[in-house]
Amino acid sequence: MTAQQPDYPRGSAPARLPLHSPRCMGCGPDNPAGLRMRAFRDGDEVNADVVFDEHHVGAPGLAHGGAVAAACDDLLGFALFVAETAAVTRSLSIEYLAPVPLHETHRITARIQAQDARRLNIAATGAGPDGTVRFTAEAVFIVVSLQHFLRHGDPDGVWRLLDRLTDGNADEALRTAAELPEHPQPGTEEGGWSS
Ligand SMILES: CCCCC/C=C\C/C=C\C/C=C\C/C=C\CCCC(=O)SCCNC(=O)CCNC(=O)[C@H](O)C(C)(C)COP(=O)(O)OP(=O)(O)OC[C@H]1O[C@@H](n2cnc3c(N)ncnc32)[C@H](O)[C@@H]1OP(=O)(O)O
Repeated sequence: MTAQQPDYPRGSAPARLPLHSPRCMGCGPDNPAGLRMRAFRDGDEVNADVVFDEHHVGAPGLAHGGAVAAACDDLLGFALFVAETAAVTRSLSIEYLAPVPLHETHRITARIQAQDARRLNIAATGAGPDGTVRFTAEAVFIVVSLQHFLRHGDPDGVWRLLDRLTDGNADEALRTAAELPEHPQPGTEEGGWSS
């Protein structure tokens, strides 16, 4: 069985957020071993439902702690749409409060706690079907510019992501980014999505 996350099943009309990439382990629909999370923004919060399956086993019948951490990391990354800046995970800490059974829907909700210069503190909770919190996550993300992803990652993949985020204006966004430092200051023109 392959993880196929449900459409947004509860709550009020939140906005679906664009995926990181089609093969992203957290939110890519084209990664057969991925979590296939669909992330939504609801005010200052982001959330996604995740169902761990046979690809994510730790102890028999239970999700692997690394898979739980991956789900949290990916959703924490979606909180960057609230901060309106690009950033990467520098540290991630998970509290495993209760076992996480396979095939149950867990709602992960994340929110930015604080921002200080290039540091963003982002926290998440993961609740089982009855609303009981089974895991929590705390992370420090560090603001980077597009140059970070162009220099260290796959430039074609970055172009495709940008094209989706800018409604087909990736070339213009990348021309601008080429003139920017890799480590911009948040709150400046360089620190925002347009960088
Ligand atoms: C969400 C969509 C984004 C779309 C953006 C558009 C296009 C981008 C394209 C693709 C991206 C798509 C999706 C990605 C989004 C989410 C996926 C989930 C998240 C991840 O999966 S992401 C992968 C894992 N991640 C990494 O691959 C990072 C590897 N790493 C590095 O690349 C460097 O490590 C870096 C750049 C992080 C920093 O390096 P650096 O040299 O620039 O900075 P330095 O080390 O000096 O630290 C700077 C300041 O942070 C303070 N600081 C450091 N650590 C701290 C801590 N733990 N607590 C408190 N403060 C801390 C220092 O004290 C200093 O503070 P100060 O400036 O005040 O001195």
